[in-house]
Amino acid sequence: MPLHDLPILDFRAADAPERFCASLRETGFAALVHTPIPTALIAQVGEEWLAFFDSAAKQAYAYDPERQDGWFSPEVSETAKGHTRKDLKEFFHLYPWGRCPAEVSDAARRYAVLAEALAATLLGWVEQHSPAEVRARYSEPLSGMVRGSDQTLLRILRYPPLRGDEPADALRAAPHEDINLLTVLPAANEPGLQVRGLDGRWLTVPCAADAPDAGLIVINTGDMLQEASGGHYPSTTHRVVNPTGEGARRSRLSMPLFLHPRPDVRLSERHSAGSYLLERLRELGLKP
Ligand SMILES: O=C(O)CCC(=O)C(=O)O
Ligand SMILES: [Fe+2]
Repeated sequence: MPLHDLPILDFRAADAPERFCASLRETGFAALVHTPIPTALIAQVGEEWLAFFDSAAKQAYAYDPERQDGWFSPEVSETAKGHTRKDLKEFFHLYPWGRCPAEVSDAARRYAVLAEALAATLLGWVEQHSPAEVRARYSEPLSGMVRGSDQTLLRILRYPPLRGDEPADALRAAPHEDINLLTVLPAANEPGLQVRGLDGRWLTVPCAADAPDAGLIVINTGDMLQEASGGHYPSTTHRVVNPTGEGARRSRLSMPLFLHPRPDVRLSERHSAGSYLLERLRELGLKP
């Protein structure tokens, strides 16, 4: 009996595109192994950034509210839409044009390039498996929406060990939906990620220990793809729950890449990608 609730799909299989899209349709999430992203690179990024978060050097990279790059301290963090408690996390937003700490190597940037290429391939799968009436809604091919975009970002996230004095209702990540088209998330080093299925039940998303050495990568649909597809691909609510026992003493590191279209892309009659993002960042308290 697996300890998680999602099928783990082999990226190399002939039926991977079809099964991948079916999984996105059913839960908003899909889990892939044996993608082109080297496991060793992911591990290297994890090690370097855990050390960075453990150091005082991060203080020099406080996030820029205008550009949205840099280090978001636990005090800034994020308050999920509709919630009042801040999440128990800190993170760094790495853009291709933004700041990258001198204390880490270029591994994260190399990883981001590969993750973006993977996301573009998967977006092609999503497009191929969209029924004609859904495809007709896309203002341009999905893969074209991200071409030349400078909005895609790598978020390197660290959930610190719990001290025991956290507010009772604070979570590592409160239930939320992602804003972007697709999110590429290499399986975290620790469990905790859950997604609310369409029937309302919380499902456990696999983590690295569920597929050792297979380079497990989790993908999920964001609100922009839900908007562009008229709901054909649902953007589902997910959260990161707090660990108990031994796990509470460990940090959890994860590094989602949020694939964003160019700001001028029309997602629907109501929204361009730019207007949509601005509205959502304001709701998160990250933009004045
Ligand atoms: O840390 C995780 O596993 C998920 C993070 C997440 O959902 C987010 O940052 O949007
Ligand atoms: Fe998320």
